[in-house]
Amino acid sequence: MARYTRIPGSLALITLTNPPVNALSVAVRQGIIDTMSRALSDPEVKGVVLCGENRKFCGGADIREFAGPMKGPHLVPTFDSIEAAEKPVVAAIEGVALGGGLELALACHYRIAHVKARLGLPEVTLGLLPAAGGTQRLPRLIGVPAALDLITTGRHVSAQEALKLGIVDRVTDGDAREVAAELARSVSGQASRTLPPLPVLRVAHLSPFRLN
Ligand SMILES: CCC/C=C/C(=O)SCCNC(=O)CCNC(=O)[C@H](O)C(C)(C)COP(=O)([O-])OP(=O)([O-])OC[C@H]1O[C@@H](n2cnc3c(N)ncnc32)[C@H](O)[C@@H]1OP(=O)([O-])[O-]
Repeated sequence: MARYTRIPGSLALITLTNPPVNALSVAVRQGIIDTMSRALSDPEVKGVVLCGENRKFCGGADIREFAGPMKGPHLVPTFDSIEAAEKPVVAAIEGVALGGGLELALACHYRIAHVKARLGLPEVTLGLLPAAGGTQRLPRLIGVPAALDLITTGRHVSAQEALKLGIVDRVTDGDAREVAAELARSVSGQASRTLPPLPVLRVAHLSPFRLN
């Protein structure tokens, strides 16, 4: 599920609630869609902060659901609806943002990480690809070589490394939700930030081509 709360500064706080790591179960995916729609349709709400309960942002797809066919909304349209939001959405990353959890954060317009947070795309260790936007959004954010490193090794990075790579906008040793709310307030009313296009790759003996 996802809990919806109004917080000062004309903001909505959306909290993923699926212990132990707020994985993206069918109820969480539906909860994100419902709460985002509520925030976007309320003219009093100028921005959104997205976080996970118990200071764990999100451990990714819910591996407890892997045994059966996927039900309910898929990850891709769920994340696309966040990216398309006309109000700024800021991810407050505490604990972990792994797999689909990082892909969720990448769909947000800004990312704040707690200094002890760990981020990564470990799908490869499960024989999967980060196919919920990770293979597209991460290279647009940090460039192809750095994104390929994270996607093909599945390694986790610290908040400081994520900052250096450009995955997150700011690192805090305080309450990431507070810092995210501050940022959301400061950019409310502005056009939502978009990711740069993928770089054009030039390969010897081939015409330039664009990845999309
Ligand atoms: C198109 C597809 C795109 C997306 C693909 C994906 O996201 S693929 C997924 C990508 N994500 C990953 O590969 C993340 C894999 N997980 C990890 O790396 C670690 O569990 C951790 C770093 C999240 C926490 O480490 P830690 O040493 O602090 O703790 P711990 O390890 O002891 O686990 C604690 C409890 O959490 C549970 N649980 C954990 N993850 C999930 C989950 N996704 N779901 C459900 N449950 C999960 C775990 O079973 C355990 O439950 P128990 O036994 O208490 O009932």
